[in-house]
Amino acid sequence: MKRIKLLDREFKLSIPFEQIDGAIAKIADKMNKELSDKDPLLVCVLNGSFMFASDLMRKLDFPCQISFVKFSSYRGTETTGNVKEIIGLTEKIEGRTIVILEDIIDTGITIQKVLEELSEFNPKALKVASMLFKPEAFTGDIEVDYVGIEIPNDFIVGYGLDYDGYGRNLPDIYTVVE
Ligand SMILES: O=P(O)(O)OC[C@H]1O[C@H](OP(=O)(O)OP(=O)(O)O)[C@H](O)[C@@H]1O
Ligand code: HPA
Repeated sequence: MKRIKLLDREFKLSIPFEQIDGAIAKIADKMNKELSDKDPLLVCVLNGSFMFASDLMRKLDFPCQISFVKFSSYRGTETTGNVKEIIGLTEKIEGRTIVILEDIIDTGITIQKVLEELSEFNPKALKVASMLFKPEAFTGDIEVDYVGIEIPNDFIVGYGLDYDGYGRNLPDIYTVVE
């Protein structure tokens, strides 16, 4: 199995791009059925979700818009448990169907914060799509409407996800070797 090194850590290939792409196609199919008459605003949570948002949006066949927010909580391989908003939204949220796009829901702290912030603006509906989901790490109580792939509770990089800023450019996903 292919191995790579980023900074001081070794990682092994765990999810090839073909599998990622297939999971995104399934999310897109579901959205094409459920959201085609909703004129949704996709809200991409930066940085990690840029690749997922870009690949997903190309597979959507209905009118939709996208905007970007940046929250951050991770340093190295650990969550700081403290989510801060860095870049806010400029689009009108009130009365609209909002679909939050995340690369990963891990502990769930970030998505909880994003949902809290966005619900303040009275959207018509607030939906969540995450490329990856770690059920063993998740401590939240929200429903994730669109999930790509459920993964074990190990630190991963690639396809937008980073280890201290590195590895986002990898097309496949790699798991840390302990
Ligand atoms: O469910 P959680 O435990 O909160 O983890 C998920 C969040 O962590 C990552 O963001 P990060 O804060 O690392 O910022 P980044 O996207 O800029 O890498 C990821 O993009 C999610 O937003
Ligand atoms: O496993 C992960 N890898 C990179 N970033 C993350 N943010 C939450 N979980 C992770």
